[in-house]
Amino acid sequence: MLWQSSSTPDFMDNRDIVLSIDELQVPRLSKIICTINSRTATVEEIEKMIQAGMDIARLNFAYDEAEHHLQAIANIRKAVKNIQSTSETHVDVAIAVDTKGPEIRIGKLEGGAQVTLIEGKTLRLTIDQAYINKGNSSVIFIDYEDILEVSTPGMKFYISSAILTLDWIEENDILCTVLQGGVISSYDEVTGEGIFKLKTELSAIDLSHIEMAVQEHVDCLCVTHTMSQDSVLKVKHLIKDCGGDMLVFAKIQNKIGLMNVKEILNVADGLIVCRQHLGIEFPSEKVFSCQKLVLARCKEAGKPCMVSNSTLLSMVDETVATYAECFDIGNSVLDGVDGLLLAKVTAIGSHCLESIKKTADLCQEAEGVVNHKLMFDAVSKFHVIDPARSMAFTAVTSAFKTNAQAIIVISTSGNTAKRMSVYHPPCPIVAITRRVLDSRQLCFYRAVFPVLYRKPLENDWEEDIQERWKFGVEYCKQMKFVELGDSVIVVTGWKIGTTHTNSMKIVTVN
Ligand SMILES: Nc1ncnc2c1ncn2[C@@H]1O[C@H](COP(=O)(O)OP(=O)(O)OP(=O)(O)O)[C@@H](O)[C@H]1O
Ligand SMILES: CC(=O)C(=O)O
Repeated sequence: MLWQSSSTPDFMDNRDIVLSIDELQVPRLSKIICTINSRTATVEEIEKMIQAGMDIARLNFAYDEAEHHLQAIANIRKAVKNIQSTSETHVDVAIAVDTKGPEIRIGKLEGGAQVTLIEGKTLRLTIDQAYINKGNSSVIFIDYEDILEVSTPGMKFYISSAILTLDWIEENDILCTVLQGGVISSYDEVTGEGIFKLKTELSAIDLSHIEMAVQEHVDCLCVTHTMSQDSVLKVKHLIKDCGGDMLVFAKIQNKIGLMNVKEILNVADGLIVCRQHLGIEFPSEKVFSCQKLVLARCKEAGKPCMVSNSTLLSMVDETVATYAECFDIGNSVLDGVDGLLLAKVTAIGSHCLESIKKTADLCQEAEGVVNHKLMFDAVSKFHVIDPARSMAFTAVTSAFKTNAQAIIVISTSGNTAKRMSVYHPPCPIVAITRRVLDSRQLCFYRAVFPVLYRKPLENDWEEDIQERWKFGVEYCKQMKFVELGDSVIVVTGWKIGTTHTNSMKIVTVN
């Protein structure tokens, strides 16, 4: 396929939109993060999720017990191994862990069942531990002692789709009227404007979860309700102290976090926009602007931006998505987001695999029409082209100019591939690395296809480079990224180790 001609003025490519995805023959470049239900996900189900398009498996530590998460991590690893052993090409899936953070949750509901809250009825929210495991439609435990201090009559609380209004406060309890009914489940989150005032961003539970994630060699930590640079730094120090090396993504989900987004980006590896929570703190008509603002800041900083919440929610129950949901994903990709995070629809939805496939198809459709060159020009303006960036910039520029169908990076750390991803190349970046962790972490970067190279280092560096580059071309053929006669950009280093990537070739596939 001919990538965007550099003179096309339109935002969209002039591709014939009646072409099907198969006819398009373009790989999906945006990433898909799927929430795994640690309690229930089997190896077989996870394998199917990977085959449907999951790039990153997310475990939300706000739910379930440590033993379930350990089992889920083992299951994900087993599923990846099974696929790797049967697939001709390398497949990698990263694991991300989401901290509980300063979230406020209800306790367990009686019998573990769901409860329907009926509009107009009274509901008692209590901090009395006696109710921790026996919530029902009239009294529910809430795990936040300071709730009584931050609450005032008239304040609204949101639990799943139910909305409550606070009437009065009594000793250990808050008496509410159900303004909007809804079904709630055990451990659902409770939100409300100003509710986090007295909360610290990282609890003792989070710290122990982070240690566990390091021990389990998890690839990325997502910091819930990040409000400051300090909390990201604290997490990074803790990871380092525990001997780990994880990416740290900050979740932007309240006003304070949004206000501090620039400073947070100075230290975080990427951001996740949590639209549902932003919709509690802002009127709903402002939430799309919040998403675009966070995305713009990420482009400026050259870091990935993922979008989360309310994505394909109707597919939790229905087999089809609404047109508005399809527009949402398509438009997010057109805007330049790096990935989509599916939560409820993959954690407890009835059509998990269909929802992943739908997301993958929507990403591919949007990538087929987006004007990559406009995006490249816009992003390039943000960055000073220092020596480290210039190789990435040059390779992506050459991919546009030569209509290359892939960029192959022979890499030690994967950093050059990460930098290339920022420039929004129109074609896949195949990153060949020997490092297992780097290979998995590259799953978070738009357009990057990490490929683990298992052969030991040749004595001769030049020979080793050639072997790896041939291996990369073979991978591109197997993945159908290229055909005979296509151009491929190959980027390599001139000597062993990191920071030496400085050579580029344009080769023809034969
Ligand atoms: N084991 C589970 N893991 C994750 N989500 C679960 C699980 N079981 C049920 N769910 C449901 O799936 C949805 C997942 O959404 P998500 O992971 O974004 O949770 P959340 O409560 O909104 O927290 P966060 O603020 O961390 O995003 C929740 O609404 C929850 O009801
Ligand atoms: C609950 C929600 O926002 C989601 O699953 O995306």
